[in-house]
Amino acid sequence: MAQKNGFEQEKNVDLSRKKLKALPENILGDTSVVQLDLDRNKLKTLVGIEKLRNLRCLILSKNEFSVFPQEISLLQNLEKLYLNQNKLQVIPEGIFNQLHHLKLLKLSLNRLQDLPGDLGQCSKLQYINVSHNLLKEIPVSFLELRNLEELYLEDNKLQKLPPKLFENKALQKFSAARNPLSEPPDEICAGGLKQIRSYFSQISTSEADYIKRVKTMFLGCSMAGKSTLCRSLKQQQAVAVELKDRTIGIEITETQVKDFRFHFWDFAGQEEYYLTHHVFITPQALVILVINLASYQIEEPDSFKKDVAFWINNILMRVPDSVVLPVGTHVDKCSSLEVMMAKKEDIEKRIQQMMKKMKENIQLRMENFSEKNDAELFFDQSNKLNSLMDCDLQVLDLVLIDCTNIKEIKRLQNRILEIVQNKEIFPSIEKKLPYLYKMVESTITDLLIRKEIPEHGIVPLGELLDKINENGGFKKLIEDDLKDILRYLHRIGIIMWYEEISTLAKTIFVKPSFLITLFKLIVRHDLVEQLEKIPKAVLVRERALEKDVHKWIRQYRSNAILDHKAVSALVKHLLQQVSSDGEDDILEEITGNRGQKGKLFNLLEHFEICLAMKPHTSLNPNATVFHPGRRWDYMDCHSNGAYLFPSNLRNAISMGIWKNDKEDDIRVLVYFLPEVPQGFFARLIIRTCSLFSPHWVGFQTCLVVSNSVELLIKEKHEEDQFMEIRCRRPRVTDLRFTWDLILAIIFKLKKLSEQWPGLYYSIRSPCRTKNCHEDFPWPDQDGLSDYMDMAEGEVSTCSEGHRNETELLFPKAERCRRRRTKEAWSPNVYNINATGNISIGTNNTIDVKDQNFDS
Ligand SMILES: Nc1nc2c(ncn2[C@@H]2O[C@H](COP(=O)(O)OP(=O)(O)OP(=O)(O)O)[C@@H](O)[C@H]2O)c(=O)[nH]1
Repeated sequence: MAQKNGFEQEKNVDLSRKKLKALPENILGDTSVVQLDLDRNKLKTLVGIEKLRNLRCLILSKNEFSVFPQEISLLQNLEKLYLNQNKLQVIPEGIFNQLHHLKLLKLSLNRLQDLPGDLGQCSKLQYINVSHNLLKEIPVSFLELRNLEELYLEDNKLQKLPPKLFENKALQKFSAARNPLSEPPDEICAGGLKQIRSYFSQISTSEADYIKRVKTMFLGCSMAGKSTLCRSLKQQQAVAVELKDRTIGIEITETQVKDFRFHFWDFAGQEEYYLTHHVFITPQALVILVINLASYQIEEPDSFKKDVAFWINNILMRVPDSVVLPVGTHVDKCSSLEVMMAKKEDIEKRIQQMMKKMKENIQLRMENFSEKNDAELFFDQSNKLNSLMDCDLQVLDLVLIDCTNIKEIKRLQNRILEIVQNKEIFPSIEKKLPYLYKMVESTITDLLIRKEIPEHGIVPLGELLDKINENGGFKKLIEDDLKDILRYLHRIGIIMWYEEISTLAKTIFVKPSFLITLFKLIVRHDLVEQLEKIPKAVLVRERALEKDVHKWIRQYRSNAILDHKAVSALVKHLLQQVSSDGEDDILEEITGNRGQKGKLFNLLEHFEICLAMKPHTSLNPNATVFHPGRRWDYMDCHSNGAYLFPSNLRNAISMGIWKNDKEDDIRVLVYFLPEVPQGFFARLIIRTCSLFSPHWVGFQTCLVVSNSVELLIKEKHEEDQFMEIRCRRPRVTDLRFTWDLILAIIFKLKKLSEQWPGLYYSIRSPCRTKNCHEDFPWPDQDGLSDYMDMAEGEVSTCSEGHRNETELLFPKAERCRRRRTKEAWSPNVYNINATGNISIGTNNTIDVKDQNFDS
């Protein structure tokens, strides 16, 4: 045994990814081992581990433990224990009271419902991660851990957090996201430790208020009867909605039923609006899926797809554990009772089949992975699939309704009440709030009624604070407390405050409906009509002529581009209609001026609805070309630029530049399950085009060019939903650069997909090496590191203060595991910093400093 200065030399042993089912005998005899890495093996037991009595760090992540290995209690020098991503259900008493030196405990991604009481005796514990388990309560033992600095509890079943936990001053990092919390409400928890501590301090010193609010989202196809239901439920009478009164964008209303405050969000059913819907589909809401039963056709499979499956899939991808109540309207228009009942039965049956099929698809993919020789390389994908398997989207029984009949509206209302009162379905609808929250909310409402805040509701943060302090009649509020309350109100949709957008950090939209009205100005099905309706007087103020309007319309129709002046005129016209006071200054704020972009565009860009055609960073220094149709030079448009709305494009790009696909093109395919979310492609394109110059965008296609390397991105809606990134097989000298470009797009895609937690995707690149027909499986989610390992690169992490930098080295060889070719190229270094910026250090440096990357 190695001796150093008379002491045994300490050893770190790496036995990760060895498919081990038992501990190797040779290692057990070596007491010099202080760190043992057994990550990604097939261990179920740890027989003999106690022999490694000097072990300080034991990594057992991603193994197959379903019973806690009791031998661990004998490792009394243990400081770090990683048991994440196993199948543990229980940890018995009598383990942790032996581990007096334990500082780190990672138990995430197991099936634990509780933790043993003796964990409290690990007085040195600084870090605990029990995310993605089944905890219903915070284990009391946590309250004894006075040195605990980091605690992660995401994705459990917690309803309450104990105030005492936050009295511990040592605690610096805490997260309990995605728990059904009511005390403090999860919208407060999302504000972080500071807001939680302030919440408990306010609760302890003043009265608390119990509030039952339900965000109710009405989704479904156009003309299904969403607005009719919304208005009838609110007005308690059968309201007939006229055809000209179609919903544009989203309409928000409020109504009180018994002790519940319902916030109705009526989403427009026309396709033009789908792009923005997902932004507002939020967790912990009741989704009412409205289906027009009269037009629903049993024999037409497309009818179910369009009226039901599409919506369920989109809800599932965005908020996987939603509660959906399908409501069948127009029953009075069904030819007979039998037809109506047959349709109900058909819809319910198909929903069940659809959910079953989805699980089967997931299962199949999981089996495919487990059968692979190198299954452990796909751990992250399997994990993602596992979490999708666990997701519990609840689709309730279909309710039939004739919206013209008030009795039936009342019956629906009772059914909704029944659902929201059911603790099994909505475990924590009642939220406990400090009294101050209620006071501030009602003061803001009051200020609006008394017109102390302008009708459009856009108010600077400082001014709002002053007005609340002048009018609130309670003790002086400090800015930090107001910010906490505004964050909460924003999260529940009462006001809107995008503090993450630097130009909007000091602007509060206290009337979300006005903000949505602004959106509606531009994202709407009848935009051309609206442009035609702009009065002459507004055009004159905008220094535009009628012939300019024709030009705007032409440009919009052919290229989905809106000139800045057109937007400005539309906003002016709107403000004239809704607001009587001081519109000029607010107009400039909204639409900008020569030097500044304006808040409306900050928002549209933040939500990736449009792409500013005037480049403003080094990312896109010469973005002079845009198609479809012909060469487009943004400078021709207007000195204030113009905006491209890719989702409004109807023509594919002319294939003149790309010509035809070729047999030996490099192809990267991205498969989506259950489908490509609405708006995903358009947003990916907006992100991608910010990297490349020049670019051409068309319907479901985008061509980008860099250093003469052409890359075509296509969305394909075939049976297998996928996207394709295609480029010409490059010359050897261009290989490295070409893959850099592809990887940059993959990074964009990976980041974007995080906004759809119920979405699964896999990336494959069919191998082009002679005699090899194997698809190269790309990792997704966090699996990039696996990929890098497999492809001869390496992954290293380093910390520099609070910035965590990850270096990903791109592969040296062609992506084929069976026959690695020798046409090697040297690895490139990708730096991704904490804000999500990537820079690729090659001779052809791409400096990716895209603000949208992490949004
Ligand atoms: N006879 C009958 N008519 C209904 C019923 N429900 C809705 N309607 C009518 O159907 C038409 C469309 O209803 P809306 O409520 O505007 O539909 P929507 O789903 O909001 O449509 P979008 O605004 O396009 O998304 C209106 O004329 C309603 O009066 C119903 O149960 N029976």
